Amino acid sequence: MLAAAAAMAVTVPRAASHCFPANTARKCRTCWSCRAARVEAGHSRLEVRKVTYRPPGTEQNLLNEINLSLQEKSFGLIFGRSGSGKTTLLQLLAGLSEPTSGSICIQKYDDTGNPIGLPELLTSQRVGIVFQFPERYFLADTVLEEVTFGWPRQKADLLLKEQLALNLQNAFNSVGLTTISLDENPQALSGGFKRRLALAIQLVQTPDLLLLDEPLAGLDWKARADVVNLLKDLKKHHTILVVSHDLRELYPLVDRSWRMEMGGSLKEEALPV
Ligand SMILES: Nc1ncnc2c1ncn2[C@@H]1O[C@H](COP(=O)(O)OP(=O)(O)OP(=O)(O)O)[C@@H](O)[C@H]1O
Repeated sequence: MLAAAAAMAVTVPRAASHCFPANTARKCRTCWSCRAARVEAGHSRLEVRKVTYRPPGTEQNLLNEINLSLQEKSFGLIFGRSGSGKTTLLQLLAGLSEPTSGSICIQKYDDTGNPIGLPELLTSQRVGIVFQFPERYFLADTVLEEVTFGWPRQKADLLLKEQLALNLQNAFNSVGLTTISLDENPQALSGGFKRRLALAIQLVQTPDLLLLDEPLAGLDWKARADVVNLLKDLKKHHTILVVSHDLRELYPLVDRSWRMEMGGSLKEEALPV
């Protein structure tokens, strides 16, 4: 899990996933302007449909017929007891493991609420995930190296690199990291700024869905308030799904919430705060 988290934090989209296939909008998903142009009338939703998960070689389901629907540019929160399966669900959404049955997709709807076309499978390239304590997986000596760690090195990828550099500027702007030097050691940043950096690393890839596992864990009160304010800003432009025990602090941001029951079933429920 630690290795997967480190790898995930620096993954760049494969060239093949840079553009949509010919039968879709044929727009680049890496570039912020193309993504903005993709937003048409109506809206799209993340839809988890009857997802069950049983780890290979085991006898017991960790997740049972999970259903969840989250509109774009909204903030969803999953809460529940330790060991109920919240992180397992995030891992499925991030494409780190495959559901045993059911599907995870993005469905577009028109203004009257009717689905437009077929649902698109949510691939891992469309998801950014920030694991619990992301700063533990920082690998590089400078902020710049940390962000560009997984970027393509070949000349042929020059265009992609240029696009990523532009995205980097946008990502740093959106998480308020413009005041730090790119030469700074990531480990020397404050707790709140480390979390900002972890978010920026994911935002560079312009994900359709941002998953956060316990984003406030381990931070002091000032950094927690800082991250809550940042998430409030980010939800204006991003679809965010969070797993957390910090219900009171995140409550003002939450559009929809679900309780994960022990045994891996999910039900929509208002936050108990
Ligand atoms: N590959 C696996 N094989 C068997 N059991 C697993 C596997 N992965 C996770 N589990 C078990 O599944 C249960 C759910 O774990 P998970 O980490 O998803 O819970 P959680 O709700 O996120 O807990 P926490 O709030 O403590 O992070 C736990 O009992 C865990 O030990």
